[in-house]
Formats: sequence, structure tokens, C-alpha cells
Amino acid sequence: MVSPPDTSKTTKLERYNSYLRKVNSSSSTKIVTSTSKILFRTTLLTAVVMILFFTINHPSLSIATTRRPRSLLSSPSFGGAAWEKQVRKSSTPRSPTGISVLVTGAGGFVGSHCSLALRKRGDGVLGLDNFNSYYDPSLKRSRQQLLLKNGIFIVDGDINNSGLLKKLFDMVPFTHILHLAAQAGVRYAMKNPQSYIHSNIAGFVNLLEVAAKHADPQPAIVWASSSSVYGLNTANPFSESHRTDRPASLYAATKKAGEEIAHTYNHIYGLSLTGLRFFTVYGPWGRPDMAYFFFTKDILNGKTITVFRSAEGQKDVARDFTYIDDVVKGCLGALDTAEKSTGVPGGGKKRGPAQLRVYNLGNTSPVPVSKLVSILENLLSSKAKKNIVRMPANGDVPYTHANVSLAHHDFGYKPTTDLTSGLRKFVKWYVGYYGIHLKSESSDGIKDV
Ligand SMILES: O=C(O)[C@H]1O[C@H](OP(=O)(O)OP(=O)(O)OC[C@H]2O[C@@H](n3ccc(=O)[nH]c3=O)[C@H](O)[C@@H]2O)[C@H](O)[C@@H](O)[C@H]1O
Repeated sequence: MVSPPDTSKTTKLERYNSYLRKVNSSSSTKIVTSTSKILFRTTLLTAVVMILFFTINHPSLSIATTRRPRSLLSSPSFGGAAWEKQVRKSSTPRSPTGISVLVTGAGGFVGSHCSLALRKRGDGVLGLDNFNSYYDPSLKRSRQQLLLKNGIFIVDGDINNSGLLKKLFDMVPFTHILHLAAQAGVRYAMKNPQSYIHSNIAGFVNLLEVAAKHADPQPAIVWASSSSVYGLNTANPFSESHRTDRPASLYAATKKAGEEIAHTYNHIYGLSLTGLRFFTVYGPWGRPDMAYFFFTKDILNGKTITVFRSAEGQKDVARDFTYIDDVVKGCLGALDTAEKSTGVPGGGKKRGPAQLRVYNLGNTSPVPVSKLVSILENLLSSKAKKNIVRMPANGDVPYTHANVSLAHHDFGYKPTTDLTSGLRKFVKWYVGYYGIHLKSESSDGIKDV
């Protein structure tokens, strides 16, 4: 027997078509009685009337049904007086010299820290985040609560939603965008390649389109690139002038593509664009998908951790781990030195050349992953169970090391936190956030290293 169509929500048409197909192909149609035919026609008519009524009353949803990717169908609605009030209040600077910044990915690690720092100095900050489930969304929601307590509202939405972006730019004359929303993670790109295209390419282009052609004034944009763009580069420390045409992962390739896309929008539309190459950023409120975070969790749970070593005879696998507070200072420095865009709102020709920059934001001091593990063991008073394996060919690179002289020259960027001090602060946050009691504790709850 063919079950009746489910006419709920936005997939009505699709389901109804499939219902009709099933009805037509089913042998049971041959024996339908005239009563059931009448019932069927009545249902069909009712459904068509309902769809027409729904489409007239919800034009935006009808577009979503036919054109937008499925992921956006579940986007929460936006609009309404209370929502608009929150948007305006959050994005209005408190300081007379403050800037007004749209922070994409504000529910994320770097985004939440930057939003708080901007707000603290009196800038207007509006967040935007889709709160996806790449990692535990409850951590993102906790960051959202923290931001809300500090007067920062995060709009629940996707950077691919141009209707939402246009509405935000119609409501607020943002001077800057700090674009941090992205699909992160180097190794996950092999599992879910499309998510990198969706966020790091399509989402970025969508944001630039709205910034270039719709926003008035056109904002200056500072955005997150990545140290991973250096890929198979062997010259070090990595300088902005080094080769970046050999990415080792799809993640890196999408970030490199972002840098080229930035060039295009700068060239054609006069958007002021600054890309920041972050080097393995860590700290309190960090990302659970990163090694320092899940090593901490696994060491505390007595679970074996897998530590990568590079091929025989080469250096240890090492990272230029960079503490979040240093990166935040770099982001604010980049925003403060960003010049205005020079394009004509509406997408016309630019009035003159606009600023196009790229900077390394690293720590200038690579640390082997084996050393990261021993620092954590000391801080946690627990011995790690280690499975040491050769680094798999899954997008990883053996070594990163930043030369930050350009960022230092242009906006005084100077990292000041070594890995031991930074991890100490991370562990302190971690045990507090997850309510963990360590075996042996010093006065602040963390074992001295
Ligand atoms: O700078 C960046 O642009 C990127 O930094 C970060 O990537 P990575 O530097 O790879 O950090 P992360 O995964 O924490 O691995 C750290 C170390 O642990 C090693 N590692 C990792 C996993 C494991 O199981 N074992 C292991 O030894 C591993 O080999 C590596 O040496 C961000 O995730 C990424 O989104 C991007 O921002």
C-alpha cells in the first residue's frame, strides 16, 4: 500500500511528486475504487491549494525550497522588531572613535575572543555564526552566552545566506568585517571535502559579493587564511614571500584559493582585504578537534593518544603553536590599520587602488609535538599512553615556523606567550569548564611545570 503524502514543511512538492510516482507505478492503482480516486483527487487539489497559499505568504521559503542547498533550509528565521533592536544595539560602538565590526564565526574560538576584545575597547560588534556540529555545538553556545553577557549579539545564520547578509548591511553601516567563519581542520578535509567548498569558497565569495555590490559603505575586510598555505614549502621560517602553490590538504587549497579570490575582489571592486595566516592557534575556549585539546581530554581519561613523528632522519613533527591572546592582538592590529575600500557601492568600478595585504600571525618558535605532550603530562599530573606513528599522508605537514616581521612592522605584532605558559592557561580553563579535579594541584589548581 502507498502511504499518503506528508504535506508538512518545505519539501511538500518533492514528496508529493515522489508519492505520485509511487502511485503511478504501483499495481495497487489498478484496483483503486472510484471512491479512492475521488479521495485522491481531493487530496491533490487540497495540496496544490496549500502550496500556492504557502508560497504567496512565504516567498523567501519558496525560493529556499527550489534553489538553496538543503543545509540552509533549516536556517532559523531572522527579522522582527526585537531581533532588529538586538542587531542595532550590538553593532553600535560605545566609544566615539569606535568601529563597527561584523564578526563571522563569532561563536568559534578565535571569533569569540576577538569579539570580546573589540567590545571591551568600545567597538560595535555583531556576530554571525551557523553553529554547525563540526565539533560540540554546546561549546559554541557557551561562548555565545559569554558574549551575550558582554553585550554582543550573535545572529544565527550562514554566510551563504545572501538575503540575511543583505538585510544586515541594510540595517548597519559596518566599517569592517572580521571574517573568521570557516570549515577548519586539516585532516577532516579527506572525510568531508564538500564542507570546505561550501564555507571556505562559496561562503567567502557570497560575503565578498554582498560587501562589494550591496553594502554602503563598503567595509574593509580582515579574514582568516592559514599557515597551511605554505604546504610543501621547505624554506623557513615561512615568510609571506615564500611559495604557496603546493598545498598539502584540501583545507589548505581552499585557504589559498581564498587569497586568490581576495585578490580578484580587491582588483575589480576595490575592496580593502587583509588575509591573516594563523599558525596553530590554541588557548582557553579552544577547538576540541585540535590535538592539544583532545590530547588533554584523552590523557585525563587514560586513553591512548596517537603522536605523529616524521619520516626517519627528518626533524620531529613540530608546530609554531600560537597563543590566542597574541592572535587577537594581531587581528585588532590588522583591523586598525585596514584602509577604506575604494569601490562604488552597487558593484561599480573602483575609484582607485585599494589595500590588499597578507600577514603571518605565528609565535616564531616551533615546538615538537612530543614536547607538547610532555608539557601537558606535567600540567595534568598524568602520564600519557602514547602510540607513536609515522605521520600519515592525510594533509598534514611536518613543520611550521612563522616569520612575523611584516606584521611587526605594519602593526606592532609581537607574540609574548610561550607554549608552557599558554597551555597552563588552557588547562586552567579546561578543568574549570568541564569541572575536573586534578590529582596533584598547586594553589591555582594546576601542577607547576
Ligand atoms: O595553522 C593552521 O593553519 C592550522 O592549524 C591547525 O592545524 P594543525 O597545525 O594541524 O593542528 P592540530 O590538528 O592541532 O595538530 C597539531 C600537531 O599535532 C599533530 N597531531 C595531530 C593529531 C594527532 O592525532 N596526532 C598528532 O601528533 C599534528 O601532526 C600537528 O603537528 C588547525 O587545526 C587548522 O584548522 C589550521 O588553522
